Amino acid sequence: MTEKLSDTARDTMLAPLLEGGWEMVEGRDAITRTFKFADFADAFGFMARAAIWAEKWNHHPEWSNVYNTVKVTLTTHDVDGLSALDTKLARKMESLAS
Ligand SMILES: C[C@H](O)[C@H](O)[C@H]1CNC2=NC(N)=NC(=O)C2=N1
Repeated sequence: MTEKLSDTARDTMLAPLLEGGWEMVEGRDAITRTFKFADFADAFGFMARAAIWAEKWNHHPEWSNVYNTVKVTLTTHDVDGLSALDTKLARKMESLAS
């Protein structure tokens, strides 16, 4: 069962992401990050790899792509806020983009 992140989990799981380049979305319990790549092929390759994990975990990003840029927003629609699935997918995206 997915639950909203507790205050403790926000300290342990969310804070490192916010220190590492993710930001809270104004007015929403959601995080966002813009990833830049060398070109469209790299950006789309990242999206393809991330999509496989998103589908495996049944947890899907809100995202957009323009050429070499992918803007990602993560939140859990089922709980109307951030859950551990968002921090898990954010960490996966970090490793896929690096
Ligand atoms: C029915 C299905 O399990 C749900 O709609 C899943 C699909 N992907 C999802 N993705 C995200 N980001 N949040 C959700 O709550 C969510 N729920």
